[in-house]
Amino acid sequence: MNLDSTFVAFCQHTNFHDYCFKKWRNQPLDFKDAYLSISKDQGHDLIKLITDNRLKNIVEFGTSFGISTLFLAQGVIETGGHVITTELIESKAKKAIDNFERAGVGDLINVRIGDAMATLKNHQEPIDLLLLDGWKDLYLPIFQLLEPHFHSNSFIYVDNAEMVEAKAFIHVIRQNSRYHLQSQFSGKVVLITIKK
Ligand SMILES: C[S@@+](CC[C@H](N)C(=O)[O-])C[C@H]1O[C@@H](n2cnc3c(N)ncnc32)[C@H](O)[C@@H]1O
Repeated sequence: MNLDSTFVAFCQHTNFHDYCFKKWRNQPLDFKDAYLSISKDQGHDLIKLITDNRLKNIVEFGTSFGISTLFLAQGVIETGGHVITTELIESKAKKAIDNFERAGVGDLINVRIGDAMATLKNHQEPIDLLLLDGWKDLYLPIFQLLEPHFHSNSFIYVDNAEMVEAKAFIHVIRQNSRYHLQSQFSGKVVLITIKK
């Protein structure tokens, strides 16, 4: 029996389910060197979404090294907008900032280092596009935190929507008659819009 299966067995036989579940699952620091980025096709679709709908105010949860943010920036160059993005791991955020400067789009991107629940807590402006691409258990709390800033033409782009950790979030949003959900990229992405 390896350490992981011992730990799982321990969790199943104790009352510490919540603690165990969190501890057993992967944590952001386990991926401090991993890009985990959206695909090139997704990036091009995001640019098209931004330019076709003239989206200006973009918020991203989960910067990593900034691949998705660079696509978002390419979109807002055309619409005159800007991107706020947030990353928990400082070393990743710093590398992303470096990447943005080298790509010449640093002035279009505001990088907030820390837990998105804190860095986006005092968000003020309307959100035209929210990209959810951080840890899935925060999709719902972050959505709820930013929901007051959605408007009738807002888009919420949910990456990795097919992952088991995102299912509860998708289920909750699907129950809400205010929202329309469209599956893309064979279910990897769900695009949420506000029903008119
Ligand atoms: C899937 S990766 C993002 C990939 C990136 N959007 C791209 O396409 O290039 C998810 C990132 O979310 C970050 N993250 C996880 N929990 C976070 C939190 N609470 N606040 C901010 N960032 C978080 C992780 O450190 C990780 O770098």
